[in-house]
Amino acid sequence: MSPRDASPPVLRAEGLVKAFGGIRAVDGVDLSLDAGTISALIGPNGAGKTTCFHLLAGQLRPDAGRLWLDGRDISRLEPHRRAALGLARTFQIAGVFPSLSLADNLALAAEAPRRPRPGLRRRAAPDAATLLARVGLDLDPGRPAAGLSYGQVKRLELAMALAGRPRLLLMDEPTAGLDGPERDRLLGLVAGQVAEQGLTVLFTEHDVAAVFAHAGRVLAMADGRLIADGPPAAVAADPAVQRLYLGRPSTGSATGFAPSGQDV
Ligand SMILES: Nc1ncnc2c1ncn2[C@@H]1O[C@H](COP(=O)(O)OP(=O)(O)OP(=O)(O)O)[C@@H](O)[C@H]1O
Repeated sequence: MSPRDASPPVLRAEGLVKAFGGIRAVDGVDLSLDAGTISALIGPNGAGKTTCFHLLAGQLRPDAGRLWLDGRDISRLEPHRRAALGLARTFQIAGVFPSLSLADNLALAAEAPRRPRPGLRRRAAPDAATLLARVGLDLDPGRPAAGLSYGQVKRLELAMALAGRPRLLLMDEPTAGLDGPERDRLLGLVAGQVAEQGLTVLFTEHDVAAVFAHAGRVLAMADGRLIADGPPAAVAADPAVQRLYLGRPSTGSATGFAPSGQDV
Protein backbone atom coordinates (compact mmCIF):
# COMPACT_ATOMS: atom_id res chain seq x y z
CA MET A 1 0.00 0.00 0.00
CA SER A 2 1.44 3.43 -0.85
CA PRO A 3 1.53 6.07 1.89
CA ARG A 4 -1.17 7.97 -0.04
CA ASP A 5 -3.57 5.05 0.33
CA ALA A 6 -2.90 4.54 4.00
CA SER A 7 -5.74 5.77 6.18
CA PRO A 8 -4.99 6.26 9.86
CA PRO A 9 -6.21 3.63 12.29
CA VAL A 10 -9.59 4.42 13.82
CA LEU A 11 -7.94 4.50 17.23
CA ARG A 12 -4.32 4.88 18.19
CA ALA A 13 -2.97 5.06 21.72
CA GLU A 14 0.63 5.73 22.63
CA GLY A 15 2.24 5.29 26.03
CA LEU A 16 -0.93 5.32 28.15
CA VAL A 17 -0.19 5.31 31.87
CA LYS A 18 -2.56 5.51 34.84
CA ALA A 19 -1.55 4.92 38.44
CA PHE A 20 -3.68 4.75 41.55
CA GLY A 21 -1.35 5.42 44.45
CA GLY A 22 1.39 2.86 44.05
CA ILE A 23 -0.51 0.69 41.55
CA ARG A 24 0.21 1.26 37.89
CA ALA A 25 -3.16 0.02 36.61
CA VAL A 26 -2.17 0.89 33.03
CA ASP A 27 1.55 0.94 32.51
CA GLY A 28 2.61 2.13 29.06
CA VAL A 29 -0.01 0.78 26.66
CA ASP A 30 0.33 1.31 22.91
CA LEU A 31 -2.41 0.08 20.63
CA SER A 32 -3.93 0.72 17.27
CA LEU A 33 -7.30 -0.43 15.90
CA ASP A 34 -8.07 -0.48 12.17
CA ALA A 35 -11.50 0.24 10.73
CA GLY A 36 -13.89 -2.69 10.44
CA THR A 37 -12.11 -4.93 12.93
CA ILE A 38 -13.21 -6.66 16.11
CA SER A 39 -10.66 -7.15 18.87
CA ALA A 40 -10.86 -8.61 22.35
CA LEU A 41 -8.97 -7.24 25.35
CA ILE A 42 -8.37 -10.12 27.75
CA GLY A 43 -6.53 -10.53 31.02
CA PRO A 44 -7.06 -11.74 34.57
CA ASN A 45 -8.92 -9.71 37.20
CA GLY A 46 -7.01 -6.53 37.96
CA ALA A 47 -4.99 -6.63 34.73
CA GLY A 48 -6.07 -3.09 33.87
CA LYS A 49 -8.72 -3.65 31.18
CA THR A 50 -11.41 -1.43 32.68
CA THR A 51 -8.92 1.31 33.48
CA CYS A 52 -7.72 1.10 29.89
CA PHE A 53 -11.32 1.54 28.66
CA HIS A 54 -11.78 4.53 30.99
CA LEU A 55 -8.69 6.13 29.45
CA LEU A 56 -9.79 5.45 25.87
CA ALA A 57 -13.32 6.78 26.41
CA GLY A 58 -12.18 9.72 28.56
CA GLN A 59 -13.71 8.89 31.95
CA LEU A 60 -10.17 8.99 33.33
CA ARG A 61 -7.28 11.29 32.44
CA PRO A 62 -4.02 9.44 31.81
CA ASP A 63 -0.91 10.36 33.76
CA ALA A 64 0.93 10.07 30.46
CA GLY A 65 0.24 9.11 26.86
CA ARG A 66 -1.75 10.30 23.86
CA LEU A 67 -4.75 9.15 21.86
CA TRP A 68 -5.96 9.72 18.31
CA LEU A 69 -9.36 8.97 16.80
CA ASP A 70 -9.25 8.85 12.99
CA GLY A 71 -5.96 10.71 13.16
CA ARG A 72 -7.31 13.49 15.36
CA ASP A 73 -5.72 14.04 18.77
CA ILE A 74 -8.47 13.43 21.34
CA SER A 75 -6.16 13.13 24.37
CA ARG A 76 -7.65 16.13 26.14
CA LEU A 77 -11.28 15.78 25.08
CA GLU A 78 -14.05 15.07 27.56
CA PRO A 79 -16.04 11.83 27.10
CA HIS A 80 -19.00 13.60 25.46
CA ARG A 81 -16.71 15.26 22.89
CA ARG A 82 -15.19 11.87 22.07
CA ALA A 83 -18.69 10.42 21.77
CA ALA A 84 -19.66 13.22 19.40
CA LEU A 85 -16.70 12.22 17.21
CA GLY A 86 -17.92 8.62 17.08
CA LEU A 87 -16.36 6.87 20.07
CA ALA A 88 -19.08 5.00 21.95
CA ARG A 89 -18.79 2.88 25.06
CA THR A 90 -21.12 0.38 26.63
CA PHE A 91 -20.99 -0.45 30.32
CA GLN A 92 -21.56 -3.71 32.18
CA ILE A 93 -24.61 -2.15 33.79
CA ALA A 94 -26.37 -0.13 31.15
CA GLY A 95 -29.00 2.51 31.12
CA VAL A 96 -32.19 1.15 29.65
CA PHE A 97 -35.26 3.08 30.82
CA PRO A 98 -37.86 0.39 31.60
CA SER A 99 -40.86 2.72 31.51
CA LEU A 100 -40.00 4.11 28.08
CA SER A 101 -40.78 2.38 24.81
CA LEU A 102 -38.03 0.62 22.87
CA ALA A 103 -38.26 3.40 20.25
CA ASP A 104 -37.85 6.13 22.88
CA ASN A 105 -34.88 4.35 24.45
CA LEU A 106 -33.29 4.21 20.99
CA ALA A 107 -34.15 7.83 20.21
CA LEU A 108 -32.56 9.02 23.46
CA ALA A 109 -29.45 6.95 22.77
CA ALA A 110 -29.23 8.35 19.22
CA GLU A 111 -29.55 11.91 20.44
CA ALA A 112 -27.12 11.80 23.37
CA PRO A 113 -23.80 11.86 21.50
CA ARG A 114 -24.94 14.72 19.30
CA ARG A 115 -26.12 17.24 21.88
CA PRO A 116 -22.80 18.98 22.50
CA ARG A 117 -22.28 20.02 18.87
CA PRO A 118 -25.38 21.94 17.88
CA GLY A 119 -23.74 23.68 14.93
CA LEU A 120 -23.02 20.49 13.02
CA ARG A 121 -25.26 18.94 10.40
CA ARG A 122 -26.83 15.83 11.87
CA ARG A 123 -26.94 12.45 10.24
CA ALA A 124 -30.31 10.85 10.74
CA ALA A 125 -30.22 7.89 13.09
CA PRO A 126 -31.55 4.62 11.71
CA ASP A 127 -35.19 4.14 12.65
CA ALA A 128 -36.17 2.02 15.62
CA ALA A 129 -37.45 -0.93 13.60
CA THR A 130 -34.20 -1.09 11.60
CA LEU A 131 -32.10 -0.98 14.77
CA LEU A 132 -34.19 -3.66 16.48
CA ALA A 133 -33.92 -5.87 13.39
CA ARG A 134 -30.14 -5.44 13.38
CA VAL A 135 -29.95 -6.95 16.85
CA GLY A 136 -32.48 -9.66 16.13
CA LEU A 137 -35.28 -8.21 18.28
CA ASP A 138 -38.56 -8.90 16.53
CA LEU A 139 -40.60 -6.67 18.84
CA ASP A 140 -43.01 -3.75 18.56
CA PRO A 141 -40.90 -0.57 18.88
CA GLY A 142 -43.81 0.99 20.78
CA ARG A 143 -43.75 -1.52 23.63
CA PRO A 144 -42.08 -0.57 26.92
CA ALA A 145 -38.64 -1.92 27.73
CA ALA A 146 -40.05 -3.26 31.01
CA GLY A 147 -40.66 -6.98 30.78
CA LEU A 148 -37.84 -7.77 28.35
CA SER A 149 -35.75 -10.80 29.24
CA TYR A 150 -32.18 -10.16 30.34
CA GLY A 151 -30.87 -11.34 26.97
CA GLN A 152 -33.27 -8.99 25.18
CA VAL A 153 -32.11 -6.07 27.37
CA LYS A 154 -28.51 -6.79 26.39
CA ARG A 155 -29.51 -6.72 22.73
CA LEU A 156 -31.47 -3.50 23.24
CA GLU A 157 -28.32 -2.01 24.78
CA LEU A 158 -26.40 -2.99 21.67
CA ALA A 159 -29.07 -1.37 19.48
CA MET A 160 -28.82 1.77 21.66
CA ALA A 161 -25.07 1.85 21.14
CA LEU A 162 -25.56 1.48 17.38
CA ALA A 163 -28.23 4.22 17.34
CA GLY A 164 -25.53 6.86 17.80
CA ARG A 165 -23.80 5.58 14.64
CA PRO A 166 -20.41 5.13 16.31
CA ARG A 167 -17.15 4.64 14.42
CA LEU A 168 -15.64 2.82 17.37
CA LEU A 169 -17.50 0.85 20.02
CA LEU A 170 -15.80 -0.08 23.29
CA MET A 171 -17.74 -2.84 25.02
CA ASP A 172 -16.87 -3.70 28.61
CA GLU A 173 -18.03 -7.30 29.17
CA PRO A 174 -21.05 -7.00 26.89
CA THR A 175 -22.04 -10.58 27.67
CA ALA A 176 -21.90 -10.35 31.48
CA GLY A 177 -24.64 -12.48 32.95
CA LEU A 178 -25.55 -14.23 29.69
CA ASP A 179 -25.43 -17.99 29.25
CA GLY A 180 -23.33 -19.62 26.51
CA PRO A 181 -25.83 -19.53 23.62
CA GLU A 182 -26.99 -15.96 24.43
CA ARG A 183 -23.37 -14.85 24.70
CA ASP A 184 -22.60 -16.34 21.31
CA ARG A 185 -25.65 -14.74 19.80
CA LEU A 186 -24.81 -11.27 21.11
CA LEU A 187 -21.17 -11.40 20.02
CA GLY A 188 -22.28 -12.80 16.65
CA LEU A 189 -24.54 -9.77 16.24
CA VAL A 190 -21.67 -7.44 17.12
CA ALA A 191 -19.36 -9.19 14.66
CA GLY A 192 -22.10 -8.89 12.03
CA GLN A 193 -22.21 -5.12 12.51
CA VAL A 194 -18.44 -5.00 12.12
CA ALA A 195 -18.64 -6.88 8.83
CA GLU A 196 -21.73 -5.11 7.45
CA GLN A 197 -21.38 -1.56 8.75
CA GLY A 198 -17.60 -1.20 8.98
CA LEU A 199 -17.88 -0.65 12.73
CA THR A 200 -14.71 -1.05 14.81
CA VAL A 201 -15.09 -2.87 18.12
CA LEU A 202 -12.88 -3.51 21.14
CA PHE A 203 -14.50 -5.70 23.80
CA THR A 204 -13.53 -7.34 27.05
CA GLU A 205 -14.67 -10.90 27.67
CA HIS A 206 -13.78 -13.51 30.26
CA ASP A 207 -15.00 -16.52 28.29
CA VAL A 208 -12.17 -17.72 26.10
CA ALA A 209 -14.37 -19.75 23.76
CA ALA A 210 -16.35 -16.60 22.97
CA VAL A 211 -13.14 -14.69 22.33
CA PHE A 212 -11.94 -17.34 19.91
CA ALA A 213 -15.26 -17.52 18.12
CA HIS A 214 -15.73 -13.82 17.51
CA ALA A 215 -12.53 -11.76 17.85
CA GLY A 216 -10.28 -11.25 14.86
CA ARG A 217 -7.51 -10.11 17.14
CA VAL A 218 -6.70 -10.55 20.80
CA LEU A 219 -4.82 -8.18 23.05
CA ALA A 220 -3.72 -9.80 26.30
CA MET A 221 -3.04 -7.65 29.32
CA ALA A 222 -1.32 -8.36 32.63
CA ASP A 223 -0.20 -5.96 35.37
CA GLY A 224 -1.15 -2.95 33.28
CA ARG A 225 0.83 -3.96 30.21
CA LEU A 226 0.00 -5.56 26.89
CA ILE A 227 1.87 -8.84 26.87
CA ALA A 228 0.58 -10.22 23.55
CA ASP A 229 -1.28 -8.87 20.54
CA GLY A 230 -2.28 -10.77 17.41
CA PRO A 231 -4.64 -13.34 15.91
CA PRO A 232 -6.38 -15.45 18.60
CA ALA A 233 -4.44 -18.64 17.88
CA ALA A 234 -1.09 -16.85 18.02
CA VAL A 235 -1.96 -15.17 21.32
CA ALA A 236 -3.17 -18.46 22.79
CA ALA A 237 0.14 -20.06 21.84
CA ASP A 238 2.20 -17.21 23.25
CA PRO A 239 4.36 -18.47 26.14
CA ALA A 240 3.70 -15.36 28.24
CA VAL A 241 -0.06 -15.88 27.88
CA GLN A 242 0.32 -19.56 28.69
CA ARG A 243 2.26 -18.75 31.84
CA LEU A 244 -0.32 -16.17 32.84
CA TYR A 245 -3.24 -18.55 32.62
CA LEU A 246 -1.76 -21.92 33.39
CA GLY A 247 1.52 -21.13 35.04
CA ARG A 248 3.37 -23.06 32.35
CA PRO A 249 4.26 -22.62 28.69
CA SER A 250 2.15 -23.85 25.78
CA THR A 251 1.83 -27.55 25.13
CA GLY A 252 1.15 -26.80 21.48
CA SER A 253 -2.63 -26.57 21.37
CA ALA A 254 -3.63 -23.29 19.78
CA THR A 255 -6.65 -22.98 22.05
CA GLY A 256 -5.07 -24.75 24.96
CA PHE A 257 -4.52 -21.84 27.33
CA ALA A 258 -7.93 -22.45 28.83
CA PRO A 259 -10.39 -25.17 27.98
CA SER A 260 -13.42 -24.13 25.95
CA GLY A 261 -15.92 -22.34 28.11
CA GLN A 262 -13.46 -21.66 30.90
CA ASP A 263 -13.30 -18.15 32.20
CA VAL A 264 -10.05 -16.24 31.90
N1 LIG B 1 -10.31 3.92 41.21
C1 LIG B 1 -9.33 3.10 41.61
N2 LIG B 1 -8.64 3.35 42.74
C2 LIG B 1 -7.64 2.55 43.14
N3 LIG B 1 -7.24 1.44 42.46
C3 LIG B 1 -7.90 1.14 41.33
C4 LIG B 1 -8.98 1.94 40.84
N4 LIG B 1 -9.43 1.38 39.68
C5 LIG B 1 -8.67 0.29 39.46
N5 LIG B 1 -7.76 0.15 40.45
C6 LIG B 1 -6.76 -0.92 40.52
O1 LIG B 1 -6.09 -0.95 39.26
C7 LIG B 1 -5.84 -2.30 38.87
C8 LIG B 1 -6.50 -2.58 37.53
O2 LIG B 1 -7.93 -2.62 37.72
P1 LIG B 1 -8.95 -2.78 36.52
O3 LIG B 1 -10.32 -2.67 37.10
O4 LIG B 1 -8.61 -1.82 35.44
O5 LIG B 1 -8.66 -4.26 36.04
P2 LIG B 1 -9.55 -5.22 35.11
O6 LIG B 1 -8.59 -5.92 34.23
O7 LIG B 1 -10.62 -4.44 34.47
O8 LIG B 1 -10.15 -6.23 36.17
P3 LIG B 1 -11.58 -7.02 36.14
O9 LIG B 1 -11.47 -8.08 35.07
O10 LIG B 1 -11.66 -7.59 37.51
O11 LIG B 1 -12.65 -6.01 35.86
C9 LIG B 1 -6.33 -3.18 40.01
O12 LIG B 1 -5.25 -3.44 40.88
C10 LIG B 1 -7.35 -2.30 40.72
O13 LIG B 1 -7.49 -2.64 42.07
